[in-house]
Amino acid sequence: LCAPPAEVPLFYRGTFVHSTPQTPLLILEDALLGVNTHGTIAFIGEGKHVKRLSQDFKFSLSDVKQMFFMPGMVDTHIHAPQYSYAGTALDLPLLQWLNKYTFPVEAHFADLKFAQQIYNQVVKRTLRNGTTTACYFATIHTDASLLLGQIANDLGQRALVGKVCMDRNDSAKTYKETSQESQEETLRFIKELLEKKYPRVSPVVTPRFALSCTEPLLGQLGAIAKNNNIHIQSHISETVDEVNVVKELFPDSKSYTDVYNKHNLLTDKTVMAHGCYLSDEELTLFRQTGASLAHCPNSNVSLCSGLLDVRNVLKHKVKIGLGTDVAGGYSASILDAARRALETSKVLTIQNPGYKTLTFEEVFRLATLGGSQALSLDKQTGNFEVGKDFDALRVNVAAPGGPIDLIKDEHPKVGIWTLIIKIVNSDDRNIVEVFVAGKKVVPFTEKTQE
Ligand SMILES: Nc1nc2[nH]cnc2c(=O)[nH]1
Ligand SMILES: [Zn+2]
Repeated sequence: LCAPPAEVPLFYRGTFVHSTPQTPLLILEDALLGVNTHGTIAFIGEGKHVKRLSQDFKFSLSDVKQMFFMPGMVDTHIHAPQYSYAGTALDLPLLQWLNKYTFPVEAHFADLKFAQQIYNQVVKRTLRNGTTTACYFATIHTDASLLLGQIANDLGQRALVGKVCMDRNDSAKTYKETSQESQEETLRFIKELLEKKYPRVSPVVTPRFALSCTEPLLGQLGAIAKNNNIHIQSHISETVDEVNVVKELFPDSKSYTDVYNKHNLLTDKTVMAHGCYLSDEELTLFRQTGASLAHCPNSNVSLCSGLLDVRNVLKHKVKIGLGTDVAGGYSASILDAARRALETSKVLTIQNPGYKTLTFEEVFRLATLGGSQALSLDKQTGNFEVGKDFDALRVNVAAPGGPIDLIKDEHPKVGIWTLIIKIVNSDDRNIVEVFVAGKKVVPFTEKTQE
């Protein structure tokens, strides 16, 4: 490790914790991290170099006994409009839940004032919860979806935003679009969002799921994504009932995965939520196309959908991150998703004692680097590699009024380890600062406050 370059304007000093493709959890004790004026990481080295620099530069030496920096977390799958009823209405299985609760609520987002209020709240809440990157489903309404993009940009969150497409909608009484509207409005959405030139907010082609889309629309959306080289998101194999309906609707397709693949919807910029019931053959197709999975364990249990075998997904070398899937999942926190991912893995171990349970370290990586890989944003974010944007959380394990007590007199090595693992018990009170591309976005400023 060499001395830090003199021209770097801003340094942070303290304990840094992150993941690499090789190592699920790396702890850098007393490290120094330099951020350049564009918000990218210019340097990471040893904290002691600080003394050797004559120039006066800013750094914050966090109290290593109770604080550390970690990468910002990535929510690979969240429905922004459903934040309006998160924590309620979890008494029905998926397909009935969509008809009874979800579609009527999403229909309200034709009202831009309502959309503005809810979208402000969801972006602020997820930022406070440490989500520096979010991959959002909006609704079928183009203007409200554009508003979500604007709000994410204004509040400083990195985001993928999708106008939802669903031209097969007999069960939705008040929430409908025609095939032509779906296609034309997707094109308008992409064009108008790209014209805004937001630095960290991009459009994502969003067929709701195979059940909601006709084959011609799926084909058109695949072509639109290809022509514009943009991201794709949808749902796959979330419940047994859903998989059975897909078999009926698409009798010529070999599998659910084949339905999407036939329409060019599986690319290395595709993220599919759930995948609880994918076969090994389907996972191989994910691997071959570069498509990824969003593991949403809170939702999978809350809607009694299923249990994803993450170990098997990793074995197939399919990219995977965590998603909250609000409001199927009742929590808008990736820390919650991490806890639930551990829990689901332990349930699988209870069912099959030979099962290799996910470790804390592996789940930490899913919440950060894994999510960035799943969204093909790992050149920009996900860990503290030089050249990436500084997307980071300053965590104070013993934050005043927080949910955790630090137990004194631990062995020093065990101490730093327990400190970090305590994040499993923490919440937004422990996330004292949030940075996206070097800019502090939490606590909110006066401008972002109201
Ligand atoms: N969990 C979940 N699954 C879906 N499948 C299609 N739409 C949805 C949705 O809004 N939530
Ligand atoms: Zn979802």
